[in-house]
Parts: sequence; structure tokens; C-alpha cells
Amino acid sequence: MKTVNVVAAVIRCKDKILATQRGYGEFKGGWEFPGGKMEPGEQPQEALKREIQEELNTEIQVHDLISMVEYDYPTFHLTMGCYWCSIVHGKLELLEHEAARWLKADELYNVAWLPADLEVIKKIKEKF
Ligand SMILES: Nc1nc2c([nH]c(=O)n2[C@H]2C[C@H](O)[C@@H](COP(=O)(O)OP(=O)(O)OP(=O)(O)O)O2)c(=O)[nH]1
Repeated sequence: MKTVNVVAAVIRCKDKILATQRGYGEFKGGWEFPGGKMEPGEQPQEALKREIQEELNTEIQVHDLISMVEYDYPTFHLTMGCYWCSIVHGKLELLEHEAARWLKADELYNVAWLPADLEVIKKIKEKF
């Protein structure tokens, strides 16, 4: 099975984190952390900054790794590095997503996360 390498940003602002809803493709309508596939030769931090600039027109700072998720979807294996991030500059324009929500710790399960994200949500809940 092919492996897809993804980086995802858990953007935190005070007591909330950002969840975004996919606007296209196989998982359309599902909730996720913004981010995407790493390009060959890219470091995770630079891939993440690039993706968030492309998707949300926002500059972020990438902090610590929260979790490396390994998840088997029916047609591919996902390896996803999830990082704490904060906003440096920008207004989170939804250039590719359908919707976005800021969630407090007790609201984390109020959206329908992609299956691979549930493990990360558990870790975030412990640390947040
Ligand atoms: N960004 C992101 N992707 C996730 C999460 N959870 C999860 O299972 N995925 C999966 C869905 C996709 O199969 C893959 C990410 O691919 P993507 O389509 O966002 O990547 P990309 O922005 O480079 O998109 P593309 O140019 O290939 O369309 O990872 C998550 O929280 N964030």
C-alpha cells in the first residue's frame, strides 16, 4: 500500500483550537486540521507553513510535535505529523475549506473528524 506523508497544524489561540472542514475530494465535509502532503525534500515545518499560507493565507509559527499518526485507510497508509502552531499574521481566509470552527477543550468532539484524527484529538484533550 502506498504511504502518504502529511503535516497538520493544530493552531491554538488562547483556549481554543482551529478545526477546518474539507471542501473537496474524497473526504469532503469531514473535519480536519489544516495542512497537506509534504513535497519531496521539504522539512515538516516548512511544508506546514507553505500549506497554511496556501490554504488560509496566514503565516504561522510551528511549535512542538504533538503526535505522529499512523493510520490505514482502505487505499493508502497515512503518516501524519501534527504540530502545535500559532498565528503570526493573517486572517484565516478559507481559500480551500468549506468552514472553520474554533473549539474549546469540551467542544472537541462536536465536529465529525476524519477517522485518523481521533487519536490526535485524544492527545490534545490531555494536554489542553
Ligand atoms: N490536512 C489534513 N489531512 C488529513 C487529516 N486527517 C487525515 O486523515 N488527512 C488525510 C486526508 C488526505 O488523504 C491527506 C491530506 O491530503 P491533502 O489532500 O490535504 O493534501 P494536499 O493539500 O497536498 O492536497 P492535494 O494537492 O493532493 O489535493 O491526509 C488532517 O487532519 N489534516
